Amino acid sequence: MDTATRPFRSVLYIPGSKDRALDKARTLPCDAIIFDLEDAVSPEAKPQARETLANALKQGGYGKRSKIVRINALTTEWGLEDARALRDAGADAILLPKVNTPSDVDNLADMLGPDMPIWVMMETPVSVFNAREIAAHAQVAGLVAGTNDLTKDLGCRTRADRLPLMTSLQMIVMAARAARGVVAIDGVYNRFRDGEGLKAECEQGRDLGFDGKTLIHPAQIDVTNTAFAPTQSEIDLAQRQIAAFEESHAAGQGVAVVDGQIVENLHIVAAQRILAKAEAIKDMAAE
Ligand SMILES: CC(C)(COP(=O)(O)OP(=O)(O)OC[C@H]1O[C@@H](n2cnc3c(N)ncnc32)[C@H](O)[C@@H]1OP(=O)(O)O)[C@@H](O)C(=O)NCCC(=O)NCCSC(=O)C[C@H](O)C(=O)O
Ligand SMILES: [Mg+2]
Repeated sequence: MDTATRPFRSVLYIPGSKDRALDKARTLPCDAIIFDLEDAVSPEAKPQARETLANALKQGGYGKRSKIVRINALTTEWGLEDARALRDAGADAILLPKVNTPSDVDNLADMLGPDMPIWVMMETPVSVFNAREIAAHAQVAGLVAGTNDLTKDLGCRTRADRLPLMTSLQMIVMAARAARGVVAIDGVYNRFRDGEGLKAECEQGRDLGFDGKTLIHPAQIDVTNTAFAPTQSEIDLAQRQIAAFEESHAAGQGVAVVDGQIVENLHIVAAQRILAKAEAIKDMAAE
């Protein structure tokens, strides 16, 4: 699941038990959906939610949005049955919560077979220490920061600047990038009616290198899509850098200068990535 070909700016959690929300998601402008059987569903509702979700996925209608199913941990009474019931329902990936080590991923991979991509909730201190090995697992295609569980387990304060979580967030992004091709998604912003606070947290996550942010409410989608998309001035600069570099190259030069700044081969790679992302977003919007 390469972010150059598939955007993951807005990744909306939807409780697998809520018919209305499952239906509404078919029209929401999010890039991906996490259909949740874990924390958003009460223990007594879990068996029914499993069935409701499998039916919704089989019915389809989610368009180009990536469909990711979060099952319960395999150490719970529900996890194994979730995996069995959902593995052939048409999801693009299965998301495993409360992972600590790569062997937790192995257990799920054994059960799903080699063709189903696995995403991992990074939400325990042990998982953060093992981030590199987890991301390097052959079947892992995405890491999702579980900032609520991390905050609980670290015993840290919730701060607007997320300073107590910074090491964990950076280790998650580094692990995804070291593994190459692994998507990195930031945690949720709990105050879902606070658009300004969400915008600031999206911009922080984007600046750290995340591909997108997990969301809990549809009202959070537009702000997030804007924050994680390249701006028009970034696109213009990327185009000018590529044109200037090609011109310099044709003249036998190894570098170019644009807006007073040097442009080398590595800047061209970054510029091409910006243009590919802009194209992928345009493609996502075209139904
Ligand atoms: C947070 C909510 C409980 C709020 O629900 P509600 O008060 O019903 O919201 P609204 O009345 O404003 O809803 C307006 C309409 O939007 C639909 N809706 C609401 N939420 C969603 C959603 N997530 N996806 C799709 N559609 C949604 C409502 O159905 C209304 O529709 P309509 O009636 O047609 O107008 C609620 O938003 C919610 O349950 N959110 C998801 C919570 C969740 O998934 N939590 C678990 C994931 S977060 C997590 O686990 C963190 C992680 O593990 C960690 O450790 O950090
Ligand atoms: Mg969690």
